[in-house]
Amino acid sequence: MSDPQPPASPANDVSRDQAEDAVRVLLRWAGEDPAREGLLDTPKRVAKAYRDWFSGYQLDPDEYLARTFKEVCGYDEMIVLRDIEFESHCEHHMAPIIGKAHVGYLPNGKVVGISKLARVVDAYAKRFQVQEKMTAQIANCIERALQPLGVGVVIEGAHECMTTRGVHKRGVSMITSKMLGSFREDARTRAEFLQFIDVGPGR
Ligand SMILES: Nc1nc2c(ncn2[C@@H]2O[C@H](COP(=O)(O)OP(=O)(O)OP(=O)(O)O)[C@@H](O)[C@H]2O)c(=O)[nH]1
Ligand SMILES: [Zn+2]
Repeated sequence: MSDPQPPASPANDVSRDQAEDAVRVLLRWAGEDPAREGLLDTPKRVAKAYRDWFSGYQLDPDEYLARTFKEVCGYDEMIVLRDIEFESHCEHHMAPIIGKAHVGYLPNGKVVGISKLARVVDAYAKRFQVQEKMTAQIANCIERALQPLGVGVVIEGAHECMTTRGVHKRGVSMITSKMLGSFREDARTRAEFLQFIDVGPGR
């Protein structure tokens, strides 16, 4: 099942000045004086940081997978990229989610350059996210582009909305997975993938 593609660049009628004004309002809401010398350039810096943290809205993940290689010496075994570090933000609190993604697929005649899988992870991570949604988006994107025999995506994320505020639980990892095709239907394929990525703090 493929999810509707979010637009590469959502309609955005907010000016840079308006964004900086919004930061000043939040500074005041926090109890600060935005006119204080140390904070004068902060709205500008935050607007610039947003362009970095949320650069995913300007990226089209499908484009990264458009260039495929048909012949890689007849390779038809599982390909896995594990420990892809990512930085994202939760859409509920706008707080960081820091973690690792593990991506695998069983090719069906088409493979991609491995860096492209990490680029797909980043293109979805650098948006406001829910971890379950991001996991499914990455898997669906790979399935759409490569039509492989199967895809597996496992994400481990630490949510700062749970560590620095709210319930204040440190060291908690959220683990999500999305398995498609043979990764979902064939227990041996799934087991091979899980063995390759060996998720968990013990490894
Ligand atoms: N399932 C899921 N939940 C998330 C994710 N990121 C944050 N959350 C949770 O979203 C929930 C939002 O709950 P609310 O009760 O609306 O917000 P809140 O009052 O700030 O909740 P607390 O965090 O418990 O203080 C919280 O339980 C968060 O832990 C995510 O990626 N997936
Ligand atoms: Zn949150």
